[in-house]
Amino acid sequence: MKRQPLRLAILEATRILEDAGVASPRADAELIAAHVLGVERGRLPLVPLVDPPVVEAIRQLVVQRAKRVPLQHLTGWAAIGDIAVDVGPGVFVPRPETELLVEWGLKLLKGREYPVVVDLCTGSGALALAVAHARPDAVVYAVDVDTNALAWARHNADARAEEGDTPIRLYSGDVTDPTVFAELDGLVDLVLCNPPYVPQGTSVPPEVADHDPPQAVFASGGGLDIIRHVVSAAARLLRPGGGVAIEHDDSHGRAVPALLSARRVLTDVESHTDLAGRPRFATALRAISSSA
Ligand SMILES: C[S@@+](CC[C@H](N)C(=O)[O-])C[C@H]1O[C@@H](n2cnc3c(N)ncnc32)[C@H](O)[C@@H]1O
Repeated sequence: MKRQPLRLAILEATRILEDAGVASPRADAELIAAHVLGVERGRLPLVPLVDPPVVEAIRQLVVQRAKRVPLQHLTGWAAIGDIAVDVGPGVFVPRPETELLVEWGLKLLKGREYPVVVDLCTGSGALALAVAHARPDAVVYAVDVDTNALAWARHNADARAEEGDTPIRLYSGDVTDPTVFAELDGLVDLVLCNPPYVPQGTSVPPEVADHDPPQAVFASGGGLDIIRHVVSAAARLLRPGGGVAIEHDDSHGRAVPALLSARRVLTDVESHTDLAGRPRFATALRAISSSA
């Protein structure tokens, strides 16, 4: 069996993915090759030649990716902050831009000991687990309404706990329920939420349309209905000086800050952009003054 240059296998994979309309063909080809070889992407140049079974394994995954199966369903994991969570059919794949909420939240928590953190709409558990990893002293609560998502979150939470992270407290619940986490009212330092927010009827790429659960992606009310409830929950849950970060559609760069500003107890409302410069999440703090 003749060994082949990995470079050529990656070039062929890139061409196939480009023809299939994949957004980042070269990156995906390299990530697939790295996954098959069990190395980090940056170390691929150290692997000049590969055996034919490796080339075949890469090709098979490339065929799947060309059918627009998400890369993370093929590799089985997605990165969030300093950890990875397992993902697959039945759960939303965490996106790189959502890390920005974690970064904002961790900055807010600096200097606070034993903070209480709530992840509303947790999906795979990504945000909750990334915070629990970075802040072992935090008490992290997470909730989702979907049993499939919760099964993935439970699996990921168990895996992170086995790695030594502080276990998170995972619940089945509906964020539109005005009593969700009512026992934490006024006690929470940080609320993070990446809710379903894409306006119904919006056209989305096949990776999303065919593989992300619809209830994780789309929301009624032009995409704002769940967010309205999350704003109410945050206003109720946060302790004075606590903060909330809510991810939103890039068309909601004004609407979500306006929803936050409409709450008397929330101040310092800010709009934040993602890595591509699009409005992506909004934050607010719970007023410290008792007269607010
Ligand atoms: C966009 S996904 C985000 C998942 C995860 N936070 C992330 O960033 O990867 C939205 C999640 O919200 C959940 N969800 C939708 N409606 C909900 C509701 N009313 N109450 C609680 N969770 C809900 C979905 O099941 C899905 O897991």
